[in-house]
Amino acid sequence: MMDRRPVISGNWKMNHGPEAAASFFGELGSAGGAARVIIFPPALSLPAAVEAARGTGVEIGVQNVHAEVSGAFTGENSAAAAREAGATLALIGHSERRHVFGETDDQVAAKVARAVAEGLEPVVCVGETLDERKAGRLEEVLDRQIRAALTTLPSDGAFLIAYEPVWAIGTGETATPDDAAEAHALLRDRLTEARGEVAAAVSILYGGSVKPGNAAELLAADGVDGVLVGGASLRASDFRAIIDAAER
Ligand SMILES: O=C[C@H](O)COP(=O)(O)O
Repeated sequence: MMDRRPVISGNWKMNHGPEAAASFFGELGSAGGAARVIIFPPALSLPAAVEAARGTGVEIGVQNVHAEVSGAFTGENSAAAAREAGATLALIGHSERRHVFGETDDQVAAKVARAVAEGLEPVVCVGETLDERKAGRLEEVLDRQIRAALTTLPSDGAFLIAYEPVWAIGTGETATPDDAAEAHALLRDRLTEARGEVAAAVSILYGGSVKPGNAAELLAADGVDGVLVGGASLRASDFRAIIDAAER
């Protein structure tokens, strides 16, 4: 069923072990009413997060999966194991995966296919670097990334997209609501071209230095259906303030 509540999601990146994960949910309490609320803990904390989030209304996703079913891939996590551990979503192609670990568009598409095959709802991240933006290549980059992901994204629209300008991630630089609206409109056009009416089911999130102080303004921008929060998702009080901004 189509769920178009505003989406407030938090990516803990490589922060919060199992104990901190459990404390976070103890402090956050129940969530996920007027907004859809999702947390992506690191893989080792995922079972603790699933347990602690039970009954709170918060959904749990894995930050990355390998494209293969299983095998000799030391240090990697399979989508099936993430699903078995209780994840229901998978973040795919986060900018740190693309730019720190060198993930390509093809790998992102393969990971999307694997996540979907294992029953995980993919949240595909796209976004341009500062150099690409300065060179006037915003449209070209987003177009390339979204088209590649669409080769394996499900035809029924059961996925989310996160627009994260790389220059705004962890830098304190935030895209203006107009910057976000421009990129989101472009992505919405591509989704509609590829999926027709089904595209209306897809939420497009903004990510990049979202904080309690700017969340309401960004959530009010045209075409912004939710946020993907990094640093400000680590403290339950900050994350709660961002949820409140969506539910007001
Ligand atoms: O996944 C989250 C994004 O990378 C944003 O991180 P940030 O809020 O710390 O800038």
